[in-house]
Amino acid sequence: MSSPSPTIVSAPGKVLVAGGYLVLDPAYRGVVVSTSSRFYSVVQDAAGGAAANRIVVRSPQFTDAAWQYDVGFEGGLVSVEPSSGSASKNKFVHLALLHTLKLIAEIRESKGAATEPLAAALTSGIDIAIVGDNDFYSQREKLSSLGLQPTLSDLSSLPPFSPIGVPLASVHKTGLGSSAALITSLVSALLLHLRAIDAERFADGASADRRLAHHAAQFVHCLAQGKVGSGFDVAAAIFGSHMYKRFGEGVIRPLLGMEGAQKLYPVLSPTNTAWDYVAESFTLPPFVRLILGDVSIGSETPSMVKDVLRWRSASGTAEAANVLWNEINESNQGLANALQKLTYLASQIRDEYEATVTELSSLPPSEVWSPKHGVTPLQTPDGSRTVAAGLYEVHQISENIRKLMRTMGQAAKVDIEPPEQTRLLDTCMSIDGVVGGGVPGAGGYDAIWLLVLDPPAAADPPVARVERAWSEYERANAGVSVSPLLARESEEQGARVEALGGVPGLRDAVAAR
Ligand SMILES: Nc1ncnc2c1ncn2[C@@H]1O[C@H](COP(=O)(O)OP(=O)(O)OP(=O)(O)O)[C@@H](O)[C@H]1O
Ligand SMILES: C[C@@](O)(CCOP(=O)(O)O)CC(=O)O
Repeated sequence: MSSPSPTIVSAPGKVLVAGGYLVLDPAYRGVVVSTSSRFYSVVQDAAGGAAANRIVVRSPQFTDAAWQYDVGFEGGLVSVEPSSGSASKNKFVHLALLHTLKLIAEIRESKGAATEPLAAALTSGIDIAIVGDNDFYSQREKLSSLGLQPTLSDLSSLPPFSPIGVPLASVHKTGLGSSAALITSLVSALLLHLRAIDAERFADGASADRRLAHHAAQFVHCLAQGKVGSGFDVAAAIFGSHMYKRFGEGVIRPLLGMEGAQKLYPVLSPTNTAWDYVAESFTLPPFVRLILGDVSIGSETPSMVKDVLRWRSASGTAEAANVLWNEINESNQGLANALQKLTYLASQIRDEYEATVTELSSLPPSEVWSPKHGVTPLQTPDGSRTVAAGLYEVHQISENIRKLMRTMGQAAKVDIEPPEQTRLLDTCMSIDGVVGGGVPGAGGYDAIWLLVLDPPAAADPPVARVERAWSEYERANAGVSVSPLLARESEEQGARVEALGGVPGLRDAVAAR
């Protein structure tokens, strides 16, 4: 049996705030924040009259984005082939279907007579709709075509899951990790719908069911991308914000390039201890808000990772690279510790914490962050300003990480924090209430992240000041425009089961053809 009602799983996007490149090496950890922006996969049995073993996948936000697949079971092997009705290809969706169904077939078989075979569960066909929150795709053109501004309030006025009006291949993505969130939500929803895992157990972040979904999503994502990355994006999609240590590549090697007959479950099983990743729970402190800027300078360097890794392993530079990576790692861990300390302080001295955030949120950075101005709010003689000191630490460490990442960029000849981004980030750092920031993940020209103080009921909160600064930025910096995304840190953490009526706009988006 499959489930008669739709099975919906959402999975969040990600921002790697510290640990870009280093997180590719299991010796180092990355700090990854999951976003409120999510992907949703809605899986249901097809309406009466649909072809048996036919899976139809639709992405209603895009044009020409419907794919049909036929599932076969010849010789005991599951196959998934695009049917002749498909107008375009979608490798990510195709591989997710193929390997998740194979895995489900193995799990159902292992349960013996107690469970009907997968073929019986697919006789009425399956219908899948996939949608992503507006943040995953740049909304600049849409806003301007509607006479709206790239501001948080105008972005919020767009309907959820707005149609983009172009084919998927030509969309401008924002770097939130659409493919990882998509694969994670799709794989998890299929596993649940076809009863290979259980919804109640999946809800527990440490359960075997969630780990199985994680392993399957990591494997499919590696296959679809044609490479084994660190996997922090898939881990964020499944577990939410965390400190991530990658899994050793060896665990999925046996499955890459396989001919199809090899069993998946022994490798993807939640009890396979070769999955040696660590995802240690982490959240941003209260009243510290993550904001993301979609930067359009308009250049991309696809070879950044290759170039950095070449510099790191080349005989002439490896030693210096190692020293620098250890230094960066110390700062990355320091940033996570400082943020965690603030979370702890907020739980212990809530009123003082809130009062300090409120006070500092409207002081100019020169006064708050600079010790050269004598006794600052951070340096009262009785040492009582622990909250302020904690925020100061976050500021100092994130600025130091930027400096070290620039050093790495120069050494490896890669634009990790290019001068245009340095100017933009420095401008942001001069705004009252901005604590820290940087270029996410691999860096480059596409995005920035900031942590800003966000006290309750502020008349002119730092986020509004940042927005104003961004809206004026291009005038003084021709060719560099920056606009906000709606995303904050996800309160719901990782992947989760949703109800159709519980997500604004989802029912309509899924019904759209
Ligand atoms: N809404 C969607 N429906 C179906 N497939 C999608 C959708 N969005 C993305 N995809 C799939 O994900 C692929 C994009 O993956 P890619 O790895 O290039 O992006 P990404 O690096 O995750 O992007 P970003 O981090 O900028 O969001 C698309 O080619 C498509 O196969
Ligand atoms: C460079 C790297 O460490 C981070 C890439 O992150 P992003 O896709 O730029 O968010 C690569 C990886 O971790 O897989």
